Amino acid sequence: MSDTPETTLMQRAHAGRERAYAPYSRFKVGAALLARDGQVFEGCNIENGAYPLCNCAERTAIFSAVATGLRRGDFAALAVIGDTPQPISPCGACRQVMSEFFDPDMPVWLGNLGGLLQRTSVRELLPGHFEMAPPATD
Ligand SMILES: O=c1ccn([C@H]2C[C@H](O)[C@@H](CO)O2)c(=O)[nH]1
Ligand SMILES: [Zn+2]
Repeated sequence: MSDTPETTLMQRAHAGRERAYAPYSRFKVGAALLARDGQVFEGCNIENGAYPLCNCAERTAIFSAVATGLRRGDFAALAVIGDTPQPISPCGACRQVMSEFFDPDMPVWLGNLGGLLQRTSVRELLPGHFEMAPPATD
């Protein structure tokens, strides 16, 4: 891999994927969320014997960052990686969660183990996303 900001972030997503807990699907996914202050939050999917409780890598990374106090406007880029023929495509739940915290044009990098890399954004991933518009103080 060449050394660009997005490939560096994708390498962090790959590192996150190593920690996936996916004994049911055996489908490991990793994510890495770059904050504007330079922090990187790695995520992995975390499954559960009660299948609907499985949490995707993307939401693990976002929730980890939010749990440390980061909010909308604090994020710079997300990378996601999975073992898919094409760059991995986030599920609908993750697209909605991304839309809560990411600026519509923030880069979302989707990749696969073969090195394919695709740039997208919340604007492209979820047009017409649901929005409550919470008060700025929240
Ligand atoms: O973008 C995706 C797609 C799927 N998964 C997880 C959920 C589940 O644990 C497994 C199979 O769907 O992969 C993610 O983490 N991210
Ligand atoms: Zn998801």
